[in-house]
Amino acid sequence: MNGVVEVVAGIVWRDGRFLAVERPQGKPQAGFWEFPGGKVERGESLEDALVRELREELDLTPTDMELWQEKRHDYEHISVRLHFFHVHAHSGAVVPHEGHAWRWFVPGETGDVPFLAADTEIVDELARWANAKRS
Ligand SMILES: Nc1nc2c([nH]c(=O)n2[C@@H]2O[C@H](COP(=O)(O)OP(=O)(O)OP(=O)(O)O)[C@@H](O)[C@H]2O)c(=O)[nH]1
Repeated sequence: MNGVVEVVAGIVWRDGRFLAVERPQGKPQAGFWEFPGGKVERGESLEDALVRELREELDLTPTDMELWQEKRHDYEHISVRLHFFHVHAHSGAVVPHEGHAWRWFVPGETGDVPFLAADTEIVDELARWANAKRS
């Protein structure tokens, strides 16, 4: 194991829904859903990494982003420190350059879609937060 890998993940919002993507075949944990993002490159800021990853993956450019939560997670094959951002605004429409399936989810209505282990808590938190806002 080579230490902890820094990863950015964007919770992209549109009309009260958030975007999630399915990890494509050929990647570790293929078939699990996650927030778009990826590994931070050497010398890169978190914001720059997020903008680069969202452009590469989906052709989206975040224009208003806010760091929300950071958490460490140890998988069998990798340890990651995840930096979750809320992306309140973006330009572009989704074009999945890397073969991702993608969906906009209403918080609390993700059904039995399997999210990565580190993300399930986040998905639950978004549901609680949306519930609290409604009541
Ligand atoms: N992109 C992303 N990765 C996540 C999330 N949650 C989570 O645990 N991860 C983990 O963080 C790591 C990110 O790696 P990645 O494979 O997406 O990154 P990448 O595209 O830059 O990598 P690569 O070029 O080596 O394939 C994976 O081990 C993944 O399991 C998430 O919400 N989004």
